[in-house]
Amino acid sequence: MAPNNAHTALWPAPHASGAVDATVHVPGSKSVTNRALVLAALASEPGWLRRPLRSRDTLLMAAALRAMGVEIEETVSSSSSAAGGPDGAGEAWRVLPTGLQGPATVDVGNAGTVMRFLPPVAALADGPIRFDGDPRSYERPLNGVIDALRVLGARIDDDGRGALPLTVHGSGALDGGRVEIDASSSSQFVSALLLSGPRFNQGVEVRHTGSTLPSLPHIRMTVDMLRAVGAQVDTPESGGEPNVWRVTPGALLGRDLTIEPDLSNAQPFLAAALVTGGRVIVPDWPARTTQPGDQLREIFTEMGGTCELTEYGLEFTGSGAVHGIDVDLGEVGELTPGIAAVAALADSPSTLRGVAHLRLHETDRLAALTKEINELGGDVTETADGLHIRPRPLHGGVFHTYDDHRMATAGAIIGLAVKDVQIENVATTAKTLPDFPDLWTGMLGN
Ligand SMILES: O=C(O)C1=C[C@@H](OP(=O)(O)O)[C@@H](O)[C@H](O)C1
Ligand SMILES: C=C(OP(=O)(O)O)C(=O)O
Repeated sequence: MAPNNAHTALWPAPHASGAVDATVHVPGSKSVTNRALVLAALASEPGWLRRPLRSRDTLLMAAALRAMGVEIEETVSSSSSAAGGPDGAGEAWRVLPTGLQGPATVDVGNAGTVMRFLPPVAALADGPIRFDGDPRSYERPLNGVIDALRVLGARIDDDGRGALPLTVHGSGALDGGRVEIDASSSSQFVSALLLSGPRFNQGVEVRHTGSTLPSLPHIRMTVDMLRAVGAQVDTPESGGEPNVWRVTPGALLGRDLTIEPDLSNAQPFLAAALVTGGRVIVPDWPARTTQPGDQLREIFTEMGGTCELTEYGLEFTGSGAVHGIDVDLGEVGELTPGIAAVAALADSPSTLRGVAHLRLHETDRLAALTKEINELGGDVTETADGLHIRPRPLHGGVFHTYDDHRMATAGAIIGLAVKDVQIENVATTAKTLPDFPDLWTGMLGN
């Protein structure tokens, strides 16, 4: 496949000839890897990331931190506890934090974690840090981070739209303090300010003022990972005020962290078990996690499967029947494309609610899912905050992906049950799961 044809290239989505029965080693979590990189870069001593995800989003994060002076060494781990899966396990990144400095240029690609988590880090650097990215990154909301950083003492040049491109003129330190933000368009605004908060002179108090707040598990992930490196964080859940988070200033420890598998990227494989009435085992599924993908155990059980979590991992089994679901996905928005794909193959209608903010994700996911499923013969309508999906017999055709990794994996799920589905630009899965096509055909025994 010539690289300049990658966007228009069509990948024949494999059709399942029977029930799948496979063990799938799912690479590391994007959200955990990128938080771990940021926290390691802000720490006062070296740290380790073992089995990090290596995908476009995490390599962009690593490259951006390196551009600001952080050393990230590729190492082969000697720790037997980190050895295991066949996906490069045992390899690690050793992060050596240094004085952050500009001038530097950061390419955010279309990574929400990079475009939101790094401007606060840049405010702590000494020198100008320029941020740019894919065309879509100019459209994704960043105003919550930009406005808040200005209130906290940063100097930022942008074009006044509250979005990329922009330059943060770091002065080596930031006052910090109290700030109000409306994070209804992205939880990443809150996570971004909290992650760098311990390094602000006064720490940070973030008060969310909007009416809704998506992706709460991702904010819990931020808080958990901050606490694990020694930060003191007060949260609504620890007895604080609703919608207020406080981070006390202080040094961060270096951590030796083995990254969990990405449970949102496990979704298409579990969906394969569900829609084919088969069985998929995902090794190393954590017993306790803040990843939103853990909610798939409940959601896909309601849609017709059963699961068992053992010390080895998660075993998920389809019953042969796939049911519709009425569910609020506000906490787990990134699971919506995969759930919509399964819902289009179900024996009853579904209503997916609480995900209006998906219109500002990698693409407008509500519009994209509606159009692409309907073009295969489906009956999906957009609502103010989600989708109504009435299953109908589907036919083959091209499933467009709009540079959205989760559109590509959603199309692949449909292709298991519907012959002659072709996924346009399956290579877009490289954002978080470069191995997707191989893992998918491997799961099917091809
Ligand atoms: O903090 C994170 O790692 C993420 C938070 C969520 O963002 P939104 O709150 O913008 O949906 C999620 O959708 C994204 O995939 C990853
Ligand atoms: C919304 C997503 O990504 P991002 O981190 O770019 O917001 C996603 O991965 O589904």
